Amino acid sequence: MKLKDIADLASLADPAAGELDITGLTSDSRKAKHGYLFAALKGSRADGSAFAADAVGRGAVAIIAARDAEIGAPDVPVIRVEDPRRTLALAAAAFYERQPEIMVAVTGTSGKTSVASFTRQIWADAGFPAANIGTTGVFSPMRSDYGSLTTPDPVELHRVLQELADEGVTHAAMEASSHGLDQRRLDGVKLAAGAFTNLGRDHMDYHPTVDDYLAAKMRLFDTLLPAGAPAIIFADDGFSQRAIDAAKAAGKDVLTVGRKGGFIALKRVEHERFRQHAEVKIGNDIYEVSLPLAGDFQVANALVSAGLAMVTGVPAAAAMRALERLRGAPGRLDLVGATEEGAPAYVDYAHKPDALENVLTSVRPFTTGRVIVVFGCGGDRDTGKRPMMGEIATRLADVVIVTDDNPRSEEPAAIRAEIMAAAPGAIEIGDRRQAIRTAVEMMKAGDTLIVAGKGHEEGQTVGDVTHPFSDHAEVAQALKDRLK
Ligand SMILES: CC(=O)N[C@H]1[C@@H](OP(=O)(O)OP(=O)(O)OC[C@H]2O[C@@H](n3ccc(=O)[nH]c3=O)[C@H](O)[C@@H]2O)O[C@H](CO)[C@@H](O)[C@@H]1O[C@H](C)C(=O)N[C@@H](C)C(=O)N[C@H](CCC(=O)O)C(=O)O
Ligand SMILES: Nc1ncnc2c1ncn2[C@@H]1O[C@H](COP(=O)(O)OP(=O)(O)OP(=O)(O)O)[C@@H](O)[C@H]1O
Ligand SMILES: N[C@H](CCC[C@H](N)C(=O)O)C(=O)O
Ligand SMILES: [Mg+2]
Repeated sequence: MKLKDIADLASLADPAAGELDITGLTSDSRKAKHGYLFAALKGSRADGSAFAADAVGRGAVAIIAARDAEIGAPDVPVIRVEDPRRTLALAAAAFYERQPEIMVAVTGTSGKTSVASFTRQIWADAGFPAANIGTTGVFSPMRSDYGSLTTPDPVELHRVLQELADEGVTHAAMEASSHGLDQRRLDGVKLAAGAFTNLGRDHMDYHPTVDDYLAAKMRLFDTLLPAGAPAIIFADDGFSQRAIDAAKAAGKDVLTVGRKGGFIALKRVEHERFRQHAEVKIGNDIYEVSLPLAGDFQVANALVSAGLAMVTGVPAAAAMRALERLRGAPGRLDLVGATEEGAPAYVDYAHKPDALENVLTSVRPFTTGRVIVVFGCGGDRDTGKRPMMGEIATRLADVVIVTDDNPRSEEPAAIRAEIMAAAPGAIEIGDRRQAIRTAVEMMKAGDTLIVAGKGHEEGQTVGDVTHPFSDHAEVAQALKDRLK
């Protein structure tokens, strides 16, 4: 593809550069190859400008850079732009031309993975070849790839979208993380609809204030979604009104779901152990839906997903029927098994205060004995959430075991100490495997165990090394060993 086909070359003096053949794009000089377009991005740790020469040395033939970036005098054309991240994303979208016909994105502090997965399942149920992309990877009729970032970098994202389109996927749901939105990773995705679940504390190490965090999320509505496109907004969150206002101000077709919802109104919910029965009103029709998932928050996620599916071609009745067959996303209030007396053990990805609060509150109604929770906090992430999660666990669970999550570069004992300081009476067991075993061994009839924080993750990162580790496998093994 020619350079002129993927970038605006207004800043270039020599129009002949437009004829350059571009064979790939990257913002990481180490990945540059012959014929590549390199984007020099200012990051959180490094300034990509410093690596322009490296990229050119490896074969890059043109560079995207900020107007004021100091990149020396490389012997290749330099496209100067206001917002290099956005320019890179738009170039990636032009380079990988094809995308599934109908793409939707969901943002919010919690529930993104669940909503993206549920939306895919509802579409699939209605007969559309569908995919979802996010924290747990890429799922489609032809693949189930384990993922790492919630919102992949734009080059990777557009490569995957083209592959999905070429596999015949027509509908795709993706997660829009605040990092992803802020770093323009989704700019260039042709979205048909967007959704908002909720806003709580997260990533306060990255976003200076809550307003800034909300503003990053609202880019989905004010910048990425085309005018008039549907914005499905969960109506019952503390930040719902601000999301509604932002989407309306941006000229979107705001459709609310939930108890206060206008598009899909939740009239009543009854909890059964692993199921919930909901009465839902859509237009003048009432639907009785038996949702095969535990947890109040899953009702919210199901309604947001149904909303997304309904504005992208699924009739209301079909969407409601599909909800009765939903499977939870991997590691989201994921029932691993039960003790011989029927006490359930769940793995859940709650790794932020609101999520932990929700999951512990959700299991209380069907727990006649004790709620036992095992959790820790990741290193190199927002430290402020540690005491908050200690306090929540102590308040809402009967037995609290504080263990390691992914310590990364931090001292594991120091992370635990910050949680323990706010969790009087908690048991501290650093070794996560041992912590899980201890919890499973203490389970009695009527108890519920929640192992929180790592969900679907398949490794534990200590220092720079990721060791194979799965909460699901550990809980399953410990349950099995109880029978010995
Ligand atoms: C803090 C953060 O979000 N960092 C992301 C960001 O990196 P960065 O721009 O800050 O990188 P940097 O290290 O400062 O380097 C600056 C530039 O120099 C380049 N470089 C660097 C070295 C070199 O030799 N050559 C070179 O060209 C880098 O490629 C980069 O372009 O852009 C990169 C490319 O898109 C991302 O891979 C990287 O994600 C890192 C790995 C990460 O851990 N991100 C997490 C925090 C994240 O994004 N999480 C969200 C939310 C999770 C949730 O759902 O809660 C997610 O969407 O997953
Ligand atoms: N709608 C919701 N409201 C509150 N908490 C939720 C909601 N949905 C999920 N959770 C909690 O958050 C955890 C993560 O859910 P999920 O993976 O769907 O969210 P996410 O937004 O994708 O999170 P992440 O940003 O970490 O990828 C769940 O395991 C559950 O504890
Ligand atoms: N996407 C999140 C995942 C956190 C998961 C938790 N297990 C942790 O390591 O803190 C992040 O990178 O901040
Ligand atoms: Mg996610």
